[in-house]
Amino acid sequence: MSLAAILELHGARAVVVGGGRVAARRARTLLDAGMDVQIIAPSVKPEVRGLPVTCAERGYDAGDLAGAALVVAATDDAQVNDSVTAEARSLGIPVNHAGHAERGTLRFPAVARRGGVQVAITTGRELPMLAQALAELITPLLPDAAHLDAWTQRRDAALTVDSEARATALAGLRDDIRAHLGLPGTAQTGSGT
Ligand SMILES: C[C@@]1(CC(=O)O)c2cc3[nH]c(cc4nc(cc5[nH]c(cc(n2)[C@H]1CCC(=O)O)[C@@](C)(CC(=O)O)[C@@H]5CCC(=O)O)C(CC(=O)O)=C4CCC(=O)O)c(CCC(=O)O)c3CC(=O)O
Ligand SMILES: NC(=O)C1=CN([C@@H]2O[C@H](COP(=O)(O)OP(=O)(O)OC[C@H]3O[C@@H](n4cnc5c(N)ncnc54)[C@H](O)[C@@H]3O)[C@@H](O)[C@H]2O)C=CC1
Repeated sequence: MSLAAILELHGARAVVVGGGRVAARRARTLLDAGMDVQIIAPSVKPEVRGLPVTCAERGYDAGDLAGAALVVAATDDAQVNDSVTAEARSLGIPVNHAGHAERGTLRFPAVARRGGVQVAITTGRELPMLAQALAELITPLLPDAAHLDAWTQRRDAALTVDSEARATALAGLRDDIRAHLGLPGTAQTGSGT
């Protein structure tokens, strides 16, 4: 099993080595997460040029990863991707290897998103079309922002009252959320009553 985790990296530096199609896709994902993205590649494709990134238009050199919080090795040269991955690993920086995900320490999932909820999907192998199809299937199941706001307000309110009233309010909220999603309530389960 891999560790499923969500990283908060707003404002942190990401280094993407490579300036092609895959580098552009990864750079967009990292920019969406609020990262400061640097591209290093001798030849930068048009899809990278339009992005708000800094570009060093040259080949990768050892030492380029200093200060990075995350690294992507996305060149079309497997040996360069291996060297970038080795340097990142030696520095303890999470790294995605575009050609052989298993050589790196970070995989990119497909993501279903709505109202701030994100469901990240990995197949545990290389089946991006399955991951994307599952994300498409899951997206309509996610609640909208209005429901999320209302539930958050109810939870915040419940946390301000005494423990007995809180337990009742939270149990009611739990069941309302479950009912909204088409799931059975929890009031009866496990209690035997
Ligand atoms: C291992 C992994 C990478 C990793 O995590 O390191 C990987 C590997 C490979 N992808 C390949 C091809 C394509 N991948 C996409 C798109 C996405 N690929 C993504 C994830 C992953 N892809 C990880 C596994 C996820 C899993 O299975 O759990 C998504 C979900 C997330 C993201 O990329 O951010 C993103 C959808 C974003 C969205 O939803 O918008 C498209 C474009 C498209 O389909 O439109 C193409 C075809 C065009 C092209 O070439 O670009 C190939 C080449 C062989 C093949 O075609 O299969 C390899 C294998 C290799 O490289 O050897
Ligand atoms: N994970 C994924 O979703 C996918 C991964 N791949 C893998 O990613 C690799 C890259 O694919 P594309 O972006 O389509 O390639 P591409 O040909 O569009 O771009 C390759 C980029 O690597 C750069 N580059 C080459 N040598 C370099 C060096 N020494 N230092 C820095 N940059 C260097 C080039 O200048 C170019 O910008 C493929 O070879 C394949 O292994 C391919 C398809 C999908």
